[in-house]
Amino acid sequence: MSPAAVIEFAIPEISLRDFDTRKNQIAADLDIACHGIGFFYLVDHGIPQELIDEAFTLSKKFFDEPLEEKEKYLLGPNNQGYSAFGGQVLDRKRKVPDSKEAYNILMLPNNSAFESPHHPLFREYKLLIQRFGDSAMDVVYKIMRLLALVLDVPENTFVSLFGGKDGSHNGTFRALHYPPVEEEEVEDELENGVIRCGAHSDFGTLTVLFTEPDGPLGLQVLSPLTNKWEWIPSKPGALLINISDIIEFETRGYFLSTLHRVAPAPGPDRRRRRYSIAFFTQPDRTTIIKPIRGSKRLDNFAMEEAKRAKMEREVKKARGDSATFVEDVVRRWKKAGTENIADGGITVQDWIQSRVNGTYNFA
Ligand SMILES: O=C(O)CCC(=O)C(=O)O
Ligand SMILES: [Fe+2]
Repeated sequence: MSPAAVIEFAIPEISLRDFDTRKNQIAADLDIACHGIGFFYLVDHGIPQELIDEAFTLSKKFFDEPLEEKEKYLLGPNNQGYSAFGGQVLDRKRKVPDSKEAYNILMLPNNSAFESPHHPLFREYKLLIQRFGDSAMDVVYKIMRLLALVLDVPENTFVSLFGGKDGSHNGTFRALHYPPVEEEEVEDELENGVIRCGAHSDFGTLTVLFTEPDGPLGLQVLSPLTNKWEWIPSKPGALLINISDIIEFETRGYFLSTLHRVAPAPGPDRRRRRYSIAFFTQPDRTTIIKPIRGSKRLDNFAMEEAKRAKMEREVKKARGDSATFVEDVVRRWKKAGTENIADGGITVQDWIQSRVNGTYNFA
């Protein structure tokens, strides 16, 4: 039996209980989760369930609005507002439009205002969205401090990415709605690869995903352990957190920004509507992101990776394909239109914009 066949896929569960006294233990758990899969459930996170419920109520209210009302706030190159069905093509390989609708709101860290005009419902519930965003950021900052602890670099290494001058790319609140899949559509989805939300990795640093506790199946990750698309069910009381591209880049692939997608669920779940809320975290636009220096853990990893890559290259050469994992990561970054990659660094603005421009078909 090959080793892969005996690896069981499971998303690790991490608890923030007794945070101050269990920091090292939690960091060790995070190391396994973020180096191994890039996704984990977070429990004892401290975000009140009522707040999450209220955000879902607001999201459903918005998606129930007539299409012409929603379309008054269509998402443009600034990545804010309403993205209608088919408006986004996240799967760059297969170029199949997503059958979902979504609404993005960029948060300002000083809570003073939304950056763009928004639908009246979101304006009315601005305080709720801000409270929601603030509590998600609190969790994200805690995780980022622990990730720094794992790497043995200054505790504020990741958090300080958020302290720049511009102060406007702090978090994006994104409400998502996937309507039920029709029976004949399922056949079509399976045959033609139409998917609810195409395979992608997230652009920012960390993403917090909120799903309804009894919500239908939908999310899948391409597991680095089994190399298969694996379902990730909602877990009552747990948030789902994933490493995103900026942290993968900064750690030279040590923490994984794993591909994921939303697929039609098997069985009766496919007839159920799915709502989710993703909270993306992006540093200020002017922040330069570049690989972290001074971490023995990362240097060791890079060295091991280089050795492994060399071997892999030999094997691949024999098979007539020369790209290695590390080369793939670098190639992915370069291909995304990041001409301004200088001294191994790129601004958040250039990175995020290249990803946004690459995944939407703007009218
Ligand atoms: O709706 C979901 O469960 C996932 C959404 C997602 O991955 C995204 O918007 O980046
Ligand atoms: Fe995502």
